[in-house]
Amino acid sequence: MIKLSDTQRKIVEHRDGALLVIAGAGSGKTRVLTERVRNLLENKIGHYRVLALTFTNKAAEEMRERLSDITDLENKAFIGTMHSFCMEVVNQRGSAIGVQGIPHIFSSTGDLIQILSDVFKVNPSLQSILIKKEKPQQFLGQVYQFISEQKRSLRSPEFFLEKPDESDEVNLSAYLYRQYDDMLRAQNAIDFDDLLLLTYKIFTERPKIADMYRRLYKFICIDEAQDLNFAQYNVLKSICGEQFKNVMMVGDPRQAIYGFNDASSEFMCSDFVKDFSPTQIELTENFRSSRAVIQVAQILEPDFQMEGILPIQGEVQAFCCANEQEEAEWVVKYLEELSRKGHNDIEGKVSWNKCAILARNRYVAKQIEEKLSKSSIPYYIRLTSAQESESELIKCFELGMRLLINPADYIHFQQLAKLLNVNNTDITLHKSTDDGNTILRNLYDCAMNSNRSKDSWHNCGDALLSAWKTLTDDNPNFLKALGILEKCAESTFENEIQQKEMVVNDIAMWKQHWKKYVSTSSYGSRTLTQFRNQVALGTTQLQTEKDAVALLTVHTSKGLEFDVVFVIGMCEGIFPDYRAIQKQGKALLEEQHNAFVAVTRSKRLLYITYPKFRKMPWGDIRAQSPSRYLTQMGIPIFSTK
Ligand SMILES: Nc1ncnc2c1ncn2[C@@H]1O[C@H](COP(=O)(O)OP(=O)(O)OP(=O)(O)O)[C@@H](O)[C@H]1O
Repeated sequence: MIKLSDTQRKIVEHRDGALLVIAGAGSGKTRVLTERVRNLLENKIGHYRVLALTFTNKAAEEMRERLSDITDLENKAFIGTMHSFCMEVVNQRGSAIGVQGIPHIFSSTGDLIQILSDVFKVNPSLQSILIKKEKPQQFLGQVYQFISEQKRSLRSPEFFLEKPDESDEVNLSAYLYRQYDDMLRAQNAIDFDDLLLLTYKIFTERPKIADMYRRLYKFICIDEAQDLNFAQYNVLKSICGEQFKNVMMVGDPRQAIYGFNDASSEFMCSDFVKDFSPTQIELTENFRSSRAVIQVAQILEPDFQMEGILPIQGEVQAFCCANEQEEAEWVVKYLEELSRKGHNDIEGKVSWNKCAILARNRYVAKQIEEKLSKSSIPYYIRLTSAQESESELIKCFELGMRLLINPADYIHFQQLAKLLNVNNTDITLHKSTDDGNTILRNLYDCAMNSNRSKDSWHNCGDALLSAWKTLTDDNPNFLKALGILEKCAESTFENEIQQKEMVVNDIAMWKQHWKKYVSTSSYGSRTLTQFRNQVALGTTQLQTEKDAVALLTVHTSKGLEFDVVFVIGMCEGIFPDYRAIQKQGKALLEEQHNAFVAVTRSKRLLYITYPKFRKMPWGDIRAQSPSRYLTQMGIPIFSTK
């Protein structure tokens, strides 16, 4: 039986009615949430499922793992992100609001802006508007932002007028929203914002469906509720209707760091309280961090008052290095030393998986990534949630895979044609009535007539065709396809080591995606479409590695904990980010939350570093001053020289 404090037990044993748990970092939120789901599944009689919504796939995976001893867990609970849940609803009930079949997720912003650009291309009067713009690409980006904002505010295109008014920017954007959506649907596609918008429409326009879901899921539990945004909160409300109150929210307003995504802790702290009148419980013990870590965390967030604190002292130190290279070198050396010598505050060996390096954003992590790759330290990177193929061969394979399952996908058809050097006139040969294999065969023939045929791509083209042939939507022999490409890369790029390495790495990544998909889906139910959508949702991504140091951004570190944490690049302009410094107000407050999240990932030792001089993106070398958070925390700063 897992250990629980009295307050934690009260939460776990809570039955009917809404419940709000406000809890500090390391107070056991994840633990109570998981144990409550277990308690509901094991002790409450009746036929129902529990809907457990997590903020990340990693958190969902962790919860599933902790509950894996419950027989038939998959059929008793849905554990996943809000987006994954919405995908399931749209797949199962989308037809009620006119969504045909299983839609394909277009997740890259680049692809979506390309859709917008195509809207202009097919409409001559619109094209003249775009030509007049001084910076057309920037304009497209702005329109895309507008569309995304409308969707996140749950406003469908039907809200807007049908005719464009060139003189009125808002009206024009609204018109473009309709066109963009039509073009997306014509390609059987949806974007991420649609997942929430369509689910909301299903539940509000078809109340009987919402009612069915309420009967199916008797309890809803939501993790990291401080990061809910308007659309997510309203989707939740739309499932619940007027009567359903069995909703539990768990969160920490001090860890709200998704303001850029319209998230606000007000939905949890204020709207939820008003709409659901929940029982409120606070968790005020800290089971994670050493005294030294708690002390600096409390300086960053003075109202982070913890009753129980661990008896371990731990340490927090700051270091100033000459520049980013030396900063990276210093971190690598320090890690090696800790691993060799161990530390009194850490039981047993300081193994690599007990350590993490955190950066405010992915660019700051570049130097350290390079140094780690040259060291003997095993590491894994989680800097963004998306993973993309690097090699042209696997990029082509991936695009072809999209066409096989969705021949109407013109965006990725164009991208594949470009990669294969197929000229523009041949691109017009695309017919959405053709099946995927015919489209790919035609493209291949055109590519063979172009420059591609002269180089090593002749070989690759044949391999791609055979690989695609092994993939039918309902019986995809994915590993066989990758095997064909692996063989092709070995012979084709025998003397091009870098090319070969890129292909090998990409294949390893795709094998990993497939393995994960296979482990979470049942034999006979697997389809290529479902696989592709799961990849887009991030559920097939490798989350952690057994014995390796984690290199993370603050956002991807959320919910995780490590004995040893290094926070690098702690200077003004990076942490806090210069844009937040310019904006002040909410943006700056969120940076403080980011700093709080970063330091509270540490269980024992926390090392904060920054470079005295830094190369700016435009090439200048600039002197740096320590982050205001370092100064605020009052940690003495040592020089590494
Ligand atoms: N009652 C308890 N007794 C001992 N250890 C506990 C107890 N509750 C939680 N812990 C441990 O404390 C640590 C923090 O718990 P958990 O990750 O659930 O916190 P959290 O509130 O979700 O943190 P954060 O919001 O900062 O991610 C974990 O290592 C967990 O195993």
